[in-house]
Amino acid sequence: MFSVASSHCPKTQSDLRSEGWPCAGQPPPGEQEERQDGLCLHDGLQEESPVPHAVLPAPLPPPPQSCVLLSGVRSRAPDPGPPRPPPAPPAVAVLGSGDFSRCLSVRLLRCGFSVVVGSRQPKMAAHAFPHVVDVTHYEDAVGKAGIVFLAIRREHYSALWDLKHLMEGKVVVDVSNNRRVNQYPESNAEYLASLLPEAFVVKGFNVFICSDSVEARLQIMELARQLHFQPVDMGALSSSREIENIPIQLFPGWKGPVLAAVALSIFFFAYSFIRDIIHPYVRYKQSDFYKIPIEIVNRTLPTVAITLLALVYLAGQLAAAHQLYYGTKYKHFPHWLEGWLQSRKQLGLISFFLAAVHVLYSLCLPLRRSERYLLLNTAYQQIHANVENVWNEEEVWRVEMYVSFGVMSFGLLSLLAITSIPSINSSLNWREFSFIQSTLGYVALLIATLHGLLFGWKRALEEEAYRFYLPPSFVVSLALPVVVVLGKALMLLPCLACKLHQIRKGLDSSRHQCQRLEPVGSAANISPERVTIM
Ligand SMILES: NC(=O)C1=CN([C@@H]2O[C@H](COP(=O)(O)OP(=O)(O)OC[C@H]3O[C@@H](n4cnc5c(N)ncnc54)[C@H](OP(=O)(O)O)[C@@H]3O)[C@@H](O)[C@H]2O)C=CC1
Ligand SMILES: [Fe+3]
Repeated sequence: MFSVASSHCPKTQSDLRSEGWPCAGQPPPGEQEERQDGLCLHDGLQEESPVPHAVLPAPLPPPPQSCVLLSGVRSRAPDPGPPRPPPAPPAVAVLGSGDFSRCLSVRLLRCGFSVVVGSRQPKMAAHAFPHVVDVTHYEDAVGKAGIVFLAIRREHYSALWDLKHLMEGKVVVDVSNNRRVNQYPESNAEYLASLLPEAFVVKGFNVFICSDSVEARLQIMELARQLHFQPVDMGALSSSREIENIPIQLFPGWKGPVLAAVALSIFFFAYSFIRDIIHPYVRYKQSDFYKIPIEIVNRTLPTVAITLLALVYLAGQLAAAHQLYYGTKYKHFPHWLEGWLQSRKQLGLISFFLAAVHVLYSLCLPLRRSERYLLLNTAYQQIHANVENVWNEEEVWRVEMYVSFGVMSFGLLSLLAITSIPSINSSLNWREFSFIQSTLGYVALLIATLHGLLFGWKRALEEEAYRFYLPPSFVVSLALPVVVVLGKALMLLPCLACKLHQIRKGLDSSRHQCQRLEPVGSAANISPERVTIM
């Protein structure tokens, strides 16, 4: 279902394999493709922490011998012969002695590089670094290394003007982040490139990397890999603006799902308000406004939750229909569907959250004073009418089943939510993951739909339930889940299931000329593989 923002690149990669709520285990060969477009924003170096120790990288295993090659080509096993002394590790310069510089220096050291730090006051700065780090003046540091990291802020880049001649032919890495989206007219990296025209400027480092020099870009990507990051090639330096904006975006993947949840909440709240409060007031002058804080809210929560859950699986069904129609898995989905598929994790998590709040509200219902008065009034009327036993077998069974289905569907939703936590879903293999996220996800939707049907029971057929000609809210909220459940049943028909299986195995019966999806750095395209299991 819903895997939360990951601190590890491989995990965010797994977000893209999926079915119901994307993420998880390794797909079997020929079943799934790997795509990498994760945002590893919490990978230590990416964070702007004022506390240096908080971002110090964890101890790393010693690098393999081939690790120190920066050319991108790993060394072959050496010919057997007399042991030779290990080659001197390449020096990497880091200009600036702040938090980022300290984190990066330690990480470089642990991976076998020698580090030379440039500082305006090397003597004062030296005590903040391990003794093996050469802390010296900027000029000296640049002269000693082929790769220069800038661990200084953009506002101070003008100081590099004096080092322009020393930077000629060097690979200069700009790791700076901004404080606001599009803070400056040009990106920091492009500004740097204009200051140092003879240097090969590379933007980014631990995740997204771009540069106009392909060689410099590959070199820094290899270096990032050697530091145990998983870099993503973002192409030319013009992508630097996008890269600089990534860390300061506020939940970009959540915008659509949250808007959908808010819009649905407003709709269902207004719907219940009109039917359950305005209608009795207009018709019978009965004031039921006390129902707003709990009853109406608690009616809105499950309706939105089940609609969002249905939307999670509807996206997969539409994708499957697209594949069946074109007879291939290699045709791009329309943009709106791609966006929808990518939002399933968030839709699922919001659905789980709303369902959890619905459970809490439901548990609180008997605590209300209104409930107590209503119960006493009913008891009094019963006594008045001299009715001793009001036991209604059908009602008893309905409510028992209704509560039981509610608990079961919430239990399954919780399971889906838990398995979307990166550390847990990485412990599942592909089949386990798809069983939970797809099969159990559909079971959760089915049980939640039954829970809603049992809640409404015969009211959908009663004339007085149609207030202002509006059907009860459970009828409206269950329309989409019922369609999705029936859609799933349709997809399970052998003729459709077999065809879909073949398409997803790569047997292309395409009637249309299609463009094959290539795995590229941008997160814009999704592999159609993600909808392998319905
Ligand atoms: N990509 C990523 O993951 C991350 C990138 N960053 C980026 O790294 C850069 C450095 O960040 P951080 O280490 O937190 O910043 P700090 O403020 O801690 O350090 C900046 C360093 O710049 C040097 N400097 C050079 N000129 C000046 C000047 N005129 N005034 C003040 N300092 C100057 C100083 O070193 P000295 O006194 O020795 O010269 C200072 O220590 C920033 O651009 C930041 O955005 C930060 C965190 C994560
Ligand atoms: Fe309920």
